[in-house]
Amino acid sequence: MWRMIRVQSVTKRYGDFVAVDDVSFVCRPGRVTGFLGPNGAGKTTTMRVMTGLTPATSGRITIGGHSYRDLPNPGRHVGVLLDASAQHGGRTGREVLALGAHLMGLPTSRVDEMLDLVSLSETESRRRVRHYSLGMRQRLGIAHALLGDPAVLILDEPANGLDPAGIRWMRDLLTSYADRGGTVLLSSHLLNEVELIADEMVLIGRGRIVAQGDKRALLQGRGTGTFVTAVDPSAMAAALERTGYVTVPAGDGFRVEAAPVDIGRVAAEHGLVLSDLRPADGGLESLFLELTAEEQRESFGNAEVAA
Ligand SMILES: Nc1ncnc2c1ncn2[C@@H]1O[C@H](COP(=O)(O)OP(=O)(O)OP(=O)(O)O)[C@@H](O)[C@H]1O
Repeated sequence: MWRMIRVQSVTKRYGDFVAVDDVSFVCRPGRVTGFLGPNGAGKTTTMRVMTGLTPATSGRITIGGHSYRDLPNPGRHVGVLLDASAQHGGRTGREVLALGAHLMGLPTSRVDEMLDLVSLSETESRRRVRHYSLGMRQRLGIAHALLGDPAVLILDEPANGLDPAGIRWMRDLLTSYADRGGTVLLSSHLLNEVELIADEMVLIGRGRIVAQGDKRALLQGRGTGTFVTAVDPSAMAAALERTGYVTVPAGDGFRVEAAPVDIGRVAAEHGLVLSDLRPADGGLESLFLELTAEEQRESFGNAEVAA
């Protein structure tokens, strides 16, 4: 399948540090695949390997059976948005697209079509990119990725900086692109964004894939137990542990296999104040919160020091 992205056992090491650890997944035509993971999980690194910007330590990524670097005129096959801020700030948006069109051998009429598609006005297109808002840069980056009418799109955090209307616009754009048979891979560190846009999900944490598959199947996943946060979450978790429950850190609280009433009882016995108590919903959300728990715990620590 010439539109398929196939990631095969990719590992990327920086010295002793393993940024991407034996990662495998595929992105299929007609589907939007969301690549989801907390900051530093290895999403950008994987996408850089995918687009030939960084060599893998081992493993291979092919797009339609070829390495990106072996594609002739790659922009005609694969649209890439890796870092929307990387555009030359001194050029206008129109110049950025005109240069891209020239390099890909496309007519300049394509520039206006793309500006139109991403809703950058005539005036905005003549402004220098350094004066663009982040959202405008993302729109320009998406226009640039789509210039060559590629069959495959690889977008790193494309929703970054877009307002809710912008996110909805992007979702419609990518959905219709996939409906026409395109392959889309987009990364995000925000579950809600990916949940809205993707058909398939690949979850990565600390360089390893922790879950992947059809979004609906994953969201129906394994959500059990109760999600708990408290004014003093560590004390609350400790009290439950002493009562014989097992707690698993999740977001700014933890998940526990216990009924809300039993958690309430333990809180009352220990004079602790609960601030949130609800069914641990989608398996994906709890999995994602568990993945990100460490960073959140660090922010607790800081808050305690500050107080
Ligand atoms: N050139 C490099 N040298 C050393 N370490 C690197 C290099 N590039 C990335 N890393 C490390 O690899 C890990 C993965 O980074 P990466 O940018 O792929 O994460 P990410 O999932 O895209 O995160 P974010 O959501 O923050 O963009 C991080 O710990 C990062 O510090």
